Amino acid sequence: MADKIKDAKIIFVVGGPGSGKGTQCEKVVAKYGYTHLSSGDLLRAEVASGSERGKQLQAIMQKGELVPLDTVLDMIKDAMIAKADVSKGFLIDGYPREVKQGEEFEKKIGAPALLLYVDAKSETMVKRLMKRGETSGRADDNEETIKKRLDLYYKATEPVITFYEGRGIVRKVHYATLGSDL
Ligand SMILES: Nc1nc2c(ncn2[C@@H]2O[C@H](COP(=O)(O)OP(=O)(O)OP(=O)(O)O)[C@@H](O)[C@H]2O)c(=O)[nH]1
Ligand SMILES: Nc1ccn([C@H]2C[C@H](O)[C@@H](COP(=O)(O)OP(=O)(O)O)O2)c(=O)n1
Ligand SMILES: [Mg+2]
Repeated sequence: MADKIKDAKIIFVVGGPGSGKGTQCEKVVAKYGYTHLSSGDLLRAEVASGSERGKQLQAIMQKGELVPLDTVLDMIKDAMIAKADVSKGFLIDGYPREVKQGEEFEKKIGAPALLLYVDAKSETMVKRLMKRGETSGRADDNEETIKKRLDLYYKATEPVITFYEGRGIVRKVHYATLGSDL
């Protein structure tokens, strides 16, 4: 089964919480027709299913922590296999969150062709998430959890960008490039 995705084109999309990863992925999908897989969305779908595993995931995400590596990786892999026949390539949004996640992905699935780094200032991210929290219904869009997610991003996820910069595959997108208002 995994053979189906062995040669798939893979783009990692990395950035802080609320940096606009999902928003940028929608633009790439509209322009290039890639398949967008948000690891956070896959996890939230499991929570919404009401399964026992979903309940455990919910508790972890509400605290702003990372769920076990194998759980996310298996979900991404299954989602990729399900779309393999119709997909030109995959945008893996919100993954890897730590260097180890990237290494495991490469062992089990394959190497990324590109890492899209969505950059935003921490004040901007906090402001957007507080605003989004008014309507998103996300258990982690509250002041306390946002702070934890940001801390974890700087501690665990920024090193991922440095790691892939070493391979020369990082492309940065930020609000100035986008002509955005924030
Ligand atoms: N003003 C402005 N708002 C933006 C921009 N990009 C995203 N947003 C808003 O910021 C919020 C977060 O954007 P998302 O695309 O959900 O960000 P994300 O990185 O996927 O966030 P997580 O799902 O928390 O990982 C949303 O409410 C977006 O509408 C931008 O360029 N300018
Ligand atoms: N690879 C991943 C992706 C998401 N998670 C968990 C932890 C994250 O705070 C939540 C939500 O992820 P999502 O990418 O939607 O949101 P943020 O980037 O945190 O704003 O899911 C994880 O543990 N491991
Ligand atoms: Mg998102």
